[in-house]
Amino acid sequence: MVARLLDAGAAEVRVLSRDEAKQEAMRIRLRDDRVRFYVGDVRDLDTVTKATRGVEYVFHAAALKQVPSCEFFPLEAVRTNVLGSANVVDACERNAVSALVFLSTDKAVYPVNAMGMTKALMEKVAQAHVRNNPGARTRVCSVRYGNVMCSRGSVIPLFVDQIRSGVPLTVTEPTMTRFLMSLVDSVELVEHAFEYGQPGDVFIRKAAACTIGDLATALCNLFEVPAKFDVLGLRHGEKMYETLASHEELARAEDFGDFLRVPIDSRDLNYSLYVEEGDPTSDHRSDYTSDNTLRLTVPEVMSLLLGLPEIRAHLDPAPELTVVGRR
Ligand SMILES: O=c1ccn([C@@H]2O[C@H](COP(=O)(O)OP(=O)(O)O[C@H]3O[C@H](CO)[C@@H](O)[C@H](O)[C@H]3O)[C@@H](O)[C@H]2O)c(=O)[nH]1
Repeated sequence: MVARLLDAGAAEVRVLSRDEAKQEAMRIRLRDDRVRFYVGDVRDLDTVTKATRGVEYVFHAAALKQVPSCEFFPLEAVRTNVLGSANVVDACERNAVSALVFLSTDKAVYPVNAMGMTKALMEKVAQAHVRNNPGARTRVCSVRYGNVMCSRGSVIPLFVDQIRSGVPLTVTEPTMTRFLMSLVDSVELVEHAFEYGQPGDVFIRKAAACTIGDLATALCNLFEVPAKFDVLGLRHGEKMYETLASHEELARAEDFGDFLRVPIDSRDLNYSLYVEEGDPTSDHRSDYTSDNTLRLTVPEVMSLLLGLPEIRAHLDPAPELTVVGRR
């Protein structure tokens, strides 16, 4: 995101995060004096207020995002994902930031784990701000992603490490499905939300999905090792499949081809006003899930993986981008 903003000619980009070592690594990697680093935490309103003074756009990605760890420390997830997000809204409003985009997740739809529940509440914080502040200075909307391939701490880098160490892959449940998105897709979704978002919108990028067994097999094929798995079973709080949009949301969503826009339910609390008209949005469709979206085959997952610089860097020599794989 930062690299994209710099390429687009941003006058200044500020990074607020907790880890000074990662900031130092980023400073060395980017070598661009338009980037200013603020050490702080979204849990502290004061640091967010200082970092957003004079800022035009804010992209809020700070989160506790690991499903199993949030199950063990749900209050920590509440502090960062919910209360921290409320601080970000408050700071932006105080500083008259013109647009704020919240980064959410498919796990926020019909949530069953603490991570998804706190991200769902984060979306509610954004929408309540819009509902309760008609003259708000900051336009707040959210974007919802599936799994971003190769993101830090996620399963693909873990499987790559296991392949390179010659140990079996720790597959939780081979038939489990997940939406797959590239980093570029996710950044584009944020840009789309900044450009077209109305207050309270949730933007969703449509995505294909695969089973975790096929993902593991595709990686083994690319690295030309036999596919050997240790099956762990579902981890704490995990779902067999994810939902990017509920059928209630789909009933009022606007389809932009690659994107869905789910507008805020703008009715007020006086429901009696709507009794005569009825609810025009109650049409029943199925949810949009990683089980009913386009299912990628093993060769298709291999092609997607080959498009990732992080994977190509490990393959020597890197093969052509179009591959014919083994199932
Ligand atoms: O050793 C492992 C670890 C994970 N998995 C499976 O791999 C899939 C992806 O796991 P992981 O990469 O840990 O991602 P998720 O738990 O699905 O969550 C990620 O993807 C979400 C979007 O769905 C983001 O919101 C989260 O922040 C991000 O951590 C899941 O089906 C896991 O069960 C394994 O098979 N073996």
